[in-house]
Amino acid sequence: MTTITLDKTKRIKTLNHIAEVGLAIFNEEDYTIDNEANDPDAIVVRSYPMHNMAFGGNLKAIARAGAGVNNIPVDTCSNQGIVVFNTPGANANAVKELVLTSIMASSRNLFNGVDWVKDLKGKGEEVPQLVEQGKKQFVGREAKGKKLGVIGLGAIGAMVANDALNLDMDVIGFDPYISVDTAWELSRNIKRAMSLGDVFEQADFITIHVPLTNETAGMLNREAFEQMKPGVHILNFSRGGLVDEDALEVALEKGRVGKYITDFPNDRLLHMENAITLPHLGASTIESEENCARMATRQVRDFLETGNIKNAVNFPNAFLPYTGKRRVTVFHHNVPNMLGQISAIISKRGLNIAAMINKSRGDLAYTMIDIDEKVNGDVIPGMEAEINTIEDVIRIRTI
Ligand SMILES: NC(=O)c1ccc[n+]([C@@H]2O[C@H](COP(=O)([O-])OP(=O)(O)OC[C@H]3O[C@@H](n4cnc5c(N)ncnc54)[C@H](O)[C@@H]3O)[C@@H](O)[C@H]2O)c1
Ligand SMILES: O=C(O)CC[C@@H](O)C(=O)O
Repeated sequence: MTTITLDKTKRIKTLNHIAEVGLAIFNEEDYTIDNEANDPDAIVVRSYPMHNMAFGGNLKAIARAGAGVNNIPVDTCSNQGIVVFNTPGANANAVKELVLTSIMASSRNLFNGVDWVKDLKGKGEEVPQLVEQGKKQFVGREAKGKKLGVIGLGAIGAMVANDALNLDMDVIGFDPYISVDTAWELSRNIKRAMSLGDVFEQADFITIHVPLTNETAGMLNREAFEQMKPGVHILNFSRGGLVDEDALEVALEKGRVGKYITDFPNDRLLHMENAITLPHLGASTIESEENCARMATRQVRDFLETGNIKNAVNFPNAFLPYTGKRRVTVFHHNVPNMLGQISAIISKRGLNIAAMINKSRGDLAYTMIDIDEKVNGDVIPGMEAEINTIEDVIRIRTI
């Protein structure tokens, strides 16, 4: 259990390039961007691997300027009362555009064709004729009329599915956990797969848009490849770990999988013929980097200044209008009578509670309590210490 009282100047550390428009949200009077800080108030990150990092007692938030949080030790953060944010949907359009581009580029053999033409360098005036002679090896197929299977209909998958219809593709989607909001966004012309097998058996192109978790790791494995239509093109712009690469290698060799297009290269994939590897470019557009940075930094700033939580992946979202009064924020486990115990400790100091909110998410919960009148600052340390003695309190912060 840790007790923290907010400093005047908050330090923010970045572990990857974060767009300037986002960092500018941390106003200079109250924040310092300090990438050398040992124990910052918050970290803003993209894909930097954080699993081996130790977190200081001052760290309150980690914001992932992006969607996937598999580079962050989320459980460790939860146990330390560190909120992990991401930026849902902020880079979805960028990924969607690259997925659709890759469907076209792979089915038209664009990547191989471009490489082949480059090799004609130095052939002088023969080049045009060599091109006409050689182009037959790159004859492709059109996307129109082909079936696209979309696994995971979240921010990216739903956009890909909807826009593929505009390319005259048939679309079948699978997502057993689809959110109500996303379901409303989906065209009714998208067919609903009742199982992964439905997608595997029917699709000419399969694109996967799920997070990498214990459940989804290796989702595309030998059994999956064996159910697929021979020559299927697979697009993986989500995470490398979703695909069993031993099985993929065999499937590519046998032509079971025609092409594997991924944003997550490794040395092994570079040796596989018909594996097309891009340098993790899905979210690399100016627009997307700015959207993600803005959303991430706004969420961090709001949390540090008001305690309100939006788009956390470990703690519940919680919003209580901030009036500038003293606010006690408590991270705790989701157990009975927590509110009663916390409010008793506040009340016995003669402090009146003006507003409160308590939200839970699985085993975790978060409580914010506003105190009505001016509080003598001397009361805070004792009150925090006493709240910290409650079993199941993880962390307390008074703003
Ligand atoms: N290449 C890139 O630059 C890039 C950019 C953004 C996101 N990503 C990756 O793409 C993933 C998806 O991003 P998003 O913004 O669409 O996330 P999202 O959270 O909006 O959508 C994920 C969807 O996957 C579904 N899902 C979860 N488990 C599933 C399962 N077992 N079977 C089927 N569906 C399942 C969820 O219900 C949800 O609808 C991210 O987690 C990240 O790893 C990559
Ligand atoms: O930050 C990036 O460039 C990649 C982001 C992407 O992998 C994500 O999960 O949002």
